[in-house]
Amino acid sequence: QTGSANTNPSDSADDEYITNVSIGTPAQVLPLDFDTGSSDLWVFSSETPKSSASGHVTYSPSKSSTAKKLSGASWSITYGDHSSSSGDVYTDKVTVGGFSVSSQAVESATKVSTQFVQDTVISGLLGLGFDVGNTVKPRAQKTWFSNAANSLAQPLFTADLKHQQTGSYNFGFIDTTLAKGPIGYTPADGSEGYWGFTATGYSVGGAKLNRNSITGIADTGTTLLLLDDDVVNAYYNNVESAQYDDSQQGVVFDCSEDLPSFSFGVGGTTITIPGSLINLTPVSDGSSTCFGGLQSSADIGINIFGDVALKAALVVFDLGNERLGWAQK
Ligand SMILES: CC(C)C[C@H](NC(=O)C[C@H](O)[C@H](CC1CCCCC1)NC(=O)CC[C@H](O)[C@H](Cc1ccccc1)NC(=O)OC(C)(C)C)C(=O)O
Repeated sequence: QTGSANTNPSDSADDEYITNVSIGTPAQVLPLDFDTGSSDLWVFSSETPKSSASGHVTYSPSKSSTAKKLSGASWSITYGDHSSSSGDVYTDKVTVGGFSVSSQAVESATKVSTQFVQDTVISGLLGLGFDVGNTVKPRAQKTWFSNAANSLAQPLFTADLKHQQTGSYNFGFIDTTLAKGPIGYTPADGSEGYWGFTATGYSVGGAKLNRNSITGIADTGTTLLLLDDDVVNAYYNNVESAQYDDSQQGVVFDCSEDLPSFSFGVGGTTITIPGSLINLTPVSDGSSTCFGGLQSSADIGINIFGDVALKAALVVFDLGNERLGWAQK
């Protein structure tokens, strides 16, 4: 068995990717942010304060004949961008891309931080990280993919995120027609809950790859490509107008700049991010100053291959073989 779900950029900056998920009986369809950087499936619900839930699609367990309260269970999560949410837990049928898990932990939000209140395009997150990262207490719950894995044709999923176009999350199979190049595989480290891996080197503007390895995570829930300062500087030294903008908290440059590509080696293959994908968005509507898709990871302490990098590739998250596959798109 397999599943295939379309995913769409949330806005003109590809800030987030939205995928519809069916929960309960009859199905309640919620737009969720699929996040390989976390391991909780949580939703805005009938238990979320009305003022916070305004503008959001919500899940009502009381309207689902298959919902069951997971008594005594609670959850609380804080993300890298300091957003947070918490609540209690139900189990219910959850269908993604036509594949159903009959008893999935659905974490219902009784509290959400301001960022989530304002982000009305999503009704929650579907974590695709490793189960060790799940925050439910007293007993951690499994992710939707972890519950699905044994019944899928293969215990893997792929992410095909695109710039301003519809992409896909496929479960249980690899559609190699989505890629232009071969899939390079490298071991994945799931010990922290993330999909950790090591790139073997990098280059700017199509030069030969150096041998400076980069260890980081493949994270569909992070918008940017966040790398060490020496890599970021090596890149922006090639961009005439690039400068750090305190108010934007990142490197900005003239939108008219012809940006160089950024390449990294992984699993014996090379992934090249075209310069166009590194021009993320004008700093404000109509501005001729643009915000960089490549920024420093210095204040995070971990390198993150977020959506800016993932958009250049078909990425295989292979749980069965504890490995990540990257193919040029
Ligand atoms: C709880 C742990 C087990 C896991 C947890 N994981 C993470 O924090 C990484 C994870 O991928 C989280 C998942 C995101 C949380 C916030 C909502 C969207 C998903 N990523 C993050 O926390 C990183 C935050 C994202 O990069 C935001 C997302 C965003 C975009 C637009 C509007 C609002 C929010 N982008 C964002 O800020 O984009 C700009 C800079 C261009 C504005 C952790 O590391 O603590």
